[in-house]
Amino acid sequence: MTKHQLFNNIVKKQSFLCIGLDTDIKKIPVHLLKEEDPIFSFNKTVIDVTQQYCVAYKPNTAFYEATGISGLISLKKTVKYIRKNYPEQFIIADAKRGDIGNTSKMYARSVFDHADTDYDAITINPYMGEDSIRPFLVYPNKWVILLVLTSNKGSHDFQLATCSTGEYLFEKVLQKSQTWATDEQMMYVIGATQVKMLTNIRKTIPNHFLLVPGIGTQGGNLKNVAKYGINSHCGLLVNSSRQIIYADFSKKFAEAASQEAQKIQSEMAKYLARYIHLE
Ligand SMILES: O=C(O)c1cc(=O)[nH]c(=O)n1[C@@H]1O[C@H](COP(=O)(O)O)[C@@H](O)[C@H]1O
Repeated sequence: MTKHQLFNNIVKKQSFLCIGLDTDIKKIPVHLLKEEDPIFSFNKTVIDVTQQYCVAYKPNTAFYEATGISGLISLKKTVKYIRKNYPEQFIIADAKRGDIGNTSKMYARSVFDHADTDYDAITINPYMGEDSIRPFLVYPNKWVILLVLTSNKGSHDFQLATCSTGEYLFEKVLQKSQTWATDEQMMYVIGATQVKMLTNIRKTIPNHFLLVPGIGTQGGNLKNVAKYGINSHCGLLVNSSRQIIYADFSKKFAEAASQEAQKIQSEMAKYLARYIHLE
């Protein structure tokens, strides 16, 4: 998917919501455990009732790898289901990869070379440098999303460490990585909890899309993310996982997930109207 297509979907749906499919077998409603593939059944239901409110889904591969081969099968079915039924959705493999070039080539094949799991993007940890990213960039219309300033406390350990030049380490990563690909192929993860940094970040990368996780359960605030992060083509995909998919643990989970997604979408529509002036 191109940047232009993504923006068109945002305008059409009046939403820049990405729903995180962090599906944990221990958290899904018990009545689903009788199903042949409970994880897929849960995802399918959540997708069907939320797809009109979002433009992207982000399955976090850890949740599927955690249950072994059966989890990988559920993941494959989930991605295939989205692609077949809701082809306009942007699908992110939240796999947080990155290794020496020769190994990254294999990681890139694992996400971008299979018709069954037709992802649009992958999250990558950039701290191993350029050769760990390059193999992902040879796929046309596929995106890399670099983890630059994450939402967790540990971001202070290295990303917010000050270099001898006076900049934060994450700022160096932002500067350097822009020479590897354009804003048509690269996005950055900036945690919603790092909103104070957004104004400066936008000075360095005014045009890039940002994937912003951390609203809801982690305490980030959508209003401020929108205020400081939106650019002329939106430039934001704001993720919410637990707040939506575990809005309720009973048989009414689908209704609750749908309501939660709708609530976020209507707030997003307000910000799109406030900050983007379409002709
Ligand atoms: O790359 C990510 O998506 C990510 C980066 C980051 O800095 N913080 C972060 O929470 N995430 C992911 O975003 C999702 C957040 O989930 P919730 O806190 O439940 O909305 C999880 O899948 C995290 O792994």
